[in-house]
Amino acid sequence: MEAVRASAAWVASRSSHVTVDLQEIEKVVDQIQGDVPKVEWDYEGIHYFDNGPLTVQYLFVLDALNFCFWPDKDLSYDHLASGLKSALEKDKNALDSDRLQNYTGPQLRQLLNWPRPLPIEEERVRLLHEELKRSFGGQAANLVKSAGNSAATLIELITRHFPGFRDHSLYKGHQVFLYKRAQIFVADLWGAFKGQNYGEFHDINSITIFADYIVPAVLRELGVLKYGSNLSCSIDSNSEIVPGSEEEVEIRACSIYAVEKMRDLISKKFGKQLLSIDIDLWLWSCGVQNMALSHHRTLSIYY
Ligand SMILES: Nc1nc2c(c(CN[C@H]3C=C[C@H](O)[C@@H]3O)cn2[C@@H]2O[C@H](COP(=O)(O)O)[C@@H](O)[C@H]2O)c(=O)[nH]1
Repeated sequence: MEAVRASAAWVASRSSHVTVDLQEIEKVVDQIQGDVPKVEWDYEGIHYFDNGPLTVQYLFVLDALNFCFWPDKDLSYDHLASGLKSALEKDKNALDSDRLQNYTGPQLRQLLNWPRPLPIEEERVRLLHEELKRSFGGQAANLVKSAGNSAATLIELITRHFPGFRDHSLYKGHQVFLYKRAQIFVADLWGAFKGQNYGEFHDINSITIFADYIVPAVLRELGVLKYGSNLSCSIDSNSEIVPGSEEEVEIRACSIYAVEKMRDLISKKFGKQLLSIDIDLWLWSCGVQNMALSHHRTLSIYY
């Protein structure tokens, strides 16, 4: 994903609220001796998996809705992943495209077994209604097959056909591509199918980390990201950060840039070629275990 990598670097070189500390990156790299602890996909045991096209459909719906859990302090990604899993276990047709086209907010809540309105619920419903049916015969597996085992092509196809996945922003007049949910869909396929079948991508090393609200908080805790005092105060006091603001774009883009720098350094110093996916999952899993971390709060359908 050259566009993501290049635009993240562009933001990092002009950033004023967030700084990437290269010395701290070096310290982290030395501490881990150039290798990140391996975290297995679905280490939590919350995802649906049957080794076939229904898993692809599940992952597509999961990542169509994989954003903004924090406004409800009891809701988390786990509820979404396990809620969709049990819906499928009860009814194998629950995620068929003709059903997806018609879900209402209350029906989605019921599907996820969630007792009250979901954050940005109308948007979640609208995204479920997006045009899978028209474009790929209703099957996410067809979308994946059309990509010919290329992660970059799959991301291009998703962002071309599904507007909700076009995670980008304007920063100082430039278009910045972040593509969190599109990239995480590829990573989920790769992780679930262990690089085989629907998860086989010859260019899996081209994807970057997934700029959400957890990974930046971990990078900040590690000292790799430094925030200016106004931004630090806003985050530590749980104030909302405006979507599309310089602060928000810098937090996300600098996170991507910092991990790409980490990869480069690991390659130079230790001769190891790590995937951003592996670094991401390690950082993310540390972040979700640390309840005390303050993260930035932005209302967004992108992450
Ligand atoms: N960077 C990154 N962000 C990720 C994930 C995942 C889950 N990936 C699955 C893949 C393998 C494992 O088995 C995981 O289960 C969710 N998120 C984001 O976190 C936030 C939710 O946080 P909280 O509100 O505390 O639940 C929200 O923005 C969500 O989009 C990831 O891997 N990387």
